[in-house]
Amino acid sequence: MIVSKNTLKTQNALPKDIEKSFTSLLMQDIYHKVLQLAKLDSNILIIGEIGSGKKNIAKIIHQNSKRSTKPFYSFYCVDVNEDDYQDNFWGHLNFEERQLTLKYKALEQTQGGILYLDQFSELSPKYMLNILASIDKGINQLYRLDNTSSPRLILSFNQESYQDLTNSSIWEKLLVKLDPVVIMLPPLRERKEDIPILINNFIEEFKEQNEGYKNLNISPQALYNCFNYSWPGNIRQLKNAILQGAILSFGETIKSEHLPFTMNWDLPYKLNNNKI
Ligand SMILES: Nc1ncnc2c1ncn2[C@@H]1O[C@H](COP(=O)(O)OP(=O)(O)OP(=O)(O)O)[C@@H](O)[C@H]1O
Repeated sequence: MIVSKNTLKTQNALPKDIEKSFTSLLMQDIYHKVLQLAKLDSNILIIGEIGSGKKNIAKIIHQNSKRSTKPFYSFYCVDVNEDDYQDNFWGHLNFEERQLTLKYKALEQTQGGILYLDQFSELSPKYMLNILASIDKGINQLYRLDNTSSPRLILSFNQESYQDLTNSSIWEKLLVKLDPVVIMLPPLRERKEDIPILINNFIEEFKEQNEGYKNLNISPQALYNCFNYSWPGNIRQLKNAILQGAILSFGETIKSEHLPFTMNWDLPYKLNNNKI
């Protein structure tokens, strides 16, 4: 099953904390579906651009699942070499200071909770196949604990790598072995209605964290600039831009000049000014 705007139907009200994160119907609909999925125990693939909130969705699934009292363990799949893979994913017996110690594996640390394979699409095909083969053998056998420790898997995929992966033979294997539900997360530029509410939430968050930011706000022009920017780094980039604005405005009114200069490149007024 693929969750996207086309597969969604009208649902009941969302929990308040989620409702106040988004105004776009697109995201509200996706969250309705995500909350339903959380209650099932299927494996999940979350596909989206960098910084678009994949991990945030995975945590919401965890919080609303029957595994919520067990750990949410995240394994970062970028730049994983043989040693990282052995030590941090599977773990092994280790001889340290004359003692044989057990290095805990990602799987054991998950303890039957949710194992989030962060940016799984960046993992070397060799390790991807190794994980899939292990699932084939029966994931329980990977445990030193008992078979109630099987994790629910949530895999995140970067949009670009995902497109490459769909053309490879691994993709078929992955679908067959994991039988996952796929969540397609839209980039921020396709749900611009969410930008003002996200900015507002970030400002409130920074106000709470810093006593000196009691008066923090954003000017209409800066808000307009944010609304018109394409945000290739999505929510993370937006958050960082507002943080920079908060710092450069000394916790007062964030103006356009306080936002990262790179944003100016695709602002309409800048392009017009550059015309001769
Ligand atoms: N709904 C939201 N409201 C507020 N902040 C959010 C929301 N979703 C994500 N964020 C923030 O945006 C940043 C990026 O989110 P997250 O790590 O979930 O994205 P990602 O898609 O998993 O990133 P990556 O592609 O790097 O793995 C984090 O700082 C996170 O706290």
